Amino acid sequence: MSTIAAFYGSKSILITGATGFLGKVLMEKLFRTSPDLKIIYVLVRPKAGQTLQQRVFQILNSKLFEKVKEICPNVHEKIRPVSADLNQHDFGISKEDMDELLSSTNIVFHCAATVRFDDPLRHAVQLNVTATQQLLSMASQMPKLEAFIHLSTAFSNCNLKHIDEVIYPCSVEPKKIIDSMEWLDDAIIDEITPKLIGDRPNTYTYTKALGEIVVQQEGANMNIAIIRPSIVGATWQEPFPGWVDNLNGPNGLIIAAGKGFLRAIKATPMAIADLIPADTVVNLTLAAGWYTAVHRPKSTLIYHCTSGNLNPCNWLKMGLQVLATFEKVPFEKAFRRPKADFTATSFTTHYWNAVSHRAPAIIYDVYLRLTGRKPRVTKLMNRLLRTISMLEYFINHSWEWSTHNTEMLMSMLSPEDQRMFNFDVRQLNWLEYIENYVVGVKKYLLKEDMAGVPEARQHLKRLRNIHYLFNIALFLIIWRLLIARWQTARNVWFFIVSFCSKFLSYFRASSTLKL
Ligand SMILES: CCCCCCCCCCCCCCCCCCCCCCCC(=O)SCCNC(=O)CCNC(=O)[C@H](O)C(C)(C)COP(=O)(O)OP(=O)(O)OC[C@H]1O[C@@H](n2cnc3c(N)ncnc32)[C@H](O)[C@@H]1OP(=O)(O)O
Ligand SMILES: NC(=O)C1=CN([C@@H]2O[C@H](COP(=O)(O)OP(=O)(O)OC[C@H]3O[C@@H](n4cnc5c(N)ncnc54)[C@H](OP(=O)(O)O)[C@@H]3O)[C@@H](O)[C@H]2O)C=CC1
Repeated sequence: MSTIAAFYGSKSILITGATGFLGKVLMEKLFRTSPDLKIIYVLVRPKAGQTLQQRVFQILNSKLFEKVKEICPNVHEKIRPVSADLNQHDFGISKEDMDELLSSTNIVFHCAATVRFDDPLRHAVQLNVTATQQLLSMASQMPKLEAFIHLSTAFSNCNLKHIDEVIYPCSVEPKKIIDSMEWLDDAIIDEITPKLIGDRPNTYTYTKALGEIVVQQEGANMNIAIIRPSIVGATWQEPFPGWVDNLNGPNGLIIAAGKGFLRAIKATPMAIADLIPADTVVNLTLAAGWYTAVHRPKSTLIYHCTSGNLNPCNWLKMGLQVLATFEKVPFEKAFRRPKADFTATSFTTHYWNAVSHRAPAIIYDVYLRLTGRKPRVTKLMNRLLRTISMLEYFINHSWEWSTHNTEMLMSMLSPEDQRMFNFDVRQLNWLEYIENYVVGVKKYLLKEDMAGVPEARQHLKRLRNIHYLFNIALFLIIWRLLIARWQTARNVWFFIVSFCSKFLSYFRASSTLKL
């Protein structure tokens, strides 16, 4: 019997960010491995015209939860959506709900965050720092609380090269930042943002670092652990390989490359692609929750959930395998054939952006306009280039994360738990994982049927023929123009023609002699 599964069996669990990518995988695993758990409270806000109940219902009825519904048929009764907006004071939770949460909760998993890289500092601070502080204040009033697990990111200290499992100080105290957000106006905040984030690339990594300091300061008397995952990718094994549901991280770029929009990207091919599967993160998170509650370590432990130092894969290997999978399982209705390359300098990146990204988009939009349709590709391309500019930092740097706590935790698990809550990334076969990832993007994100693969291949063949025809036509036009305007081009042309005709006559003469 799994010790960890048994531990969660009798618990009341509170999850923030349960509607997010990691939150869903976390809930799924909890219900599947501990179907007799008491209840999971999820803090959810209504969104996109859906009530919180409808949102939770939709998640429980998704493919991700198919196994759960077999193992735990009454899953609907074990989940309690609580109306909460983390941007509001006390999260806007009603008095009755708050009383129930405070009196019943045993374990808190804090996954909610804004993960946008371009969020204004005020909003990122509100969600990633102030809301964390408020949640800790709530947790401090929970008499039955056994563990509080905070999801941070391995990139919270991406301004350093070597990162240990410790909390690093920031130049300005989080409390001062929180206070200043209350009285500074937006224009001033925008002005001081670059100074505050310093050598970090965005407000996300900066506010996640502040969030960790808040956890350390406010949670001193609680059993707390911090999980720092690197780039979270599709699931590796559970509940099935390749599950993914948003455009974050590599996902959007895989789509852009597979559909033929992304043709070149500035990257350091030998830099480590520190991806980590979502189910690995969830297994470590659950193991850390158990360890924190049962073993009560004296200080807050930080766990690096990364792959680079135990089983490294570089961007070149990853990129080549992504492209190889497109050959096997192409995406439907591609704009161009998938064929991408890494560029090394800003100059070559600008060149390829102009030639391979902007120019085809403009030409296609002209074609759309001429055929009476609305041009849309240039806008899409501009958005893609903006996204790439935001992600480039992470594919052109390498980090070393130490993983002593994570390895210690692994050694504390029984063989049964090591199997059931596997976070040993050394067992990951990258080529197989990346192939499943790309297929998962096709199936679960693009909602493309595998039955459409032969037609997708035909489409790519047509695109190849169009590409050849286009190149020949372009060559002939340019050459014709050169001959018309430039004497040297004419001389070269006559030289080639006379050389070819001499060669042909020689060939003809020698074949006649042989006869
Ligand atoms: C030699 C071989 C070469 C081979 C090359 C082959 C290339 C193959 C690919 C290789 C992959 C390389 C991958 C590198 C990836 C590196 C990633 C590094 C990530 C570091 C992670 C740090 C880890 C973390 O801790 S945080 C989690 C990660 N967070 C993010 O990723 C957020 C990043 N995103 C943003 O900040 C923003 O989205 C931004 C700024 C990039 C873009 O903002 P913008 O306002 O322009 O767009 P959006 O409004 O966000 O969305 C546009 C559009 O998409 C729709 N959309 C967005 N999200 C979703 C969703 N979840 N589901 C469905 N649709 C979504 C959105 O609605 C918009 O659509 P509209 O119709 O226009 O409304
Ligand atoms: N994905 C990744 O690559 C990585 C993620 N992480 C960390 O893991 C955690 C989970 O990330 P991930 O699942 O990918 O993120 P998602 O963006 O998928 O999910 C974010 C969650 O936070 C919730 N949320 C945001 N704002 C509010 C609000 N005002 N009130 C209530 N809920 C809110 C969202 O709810 P709603 O659905 O209503 O918007 C959603 O459930 C985060 O802390 C992130 O920093 C760390 C490293 C990498």
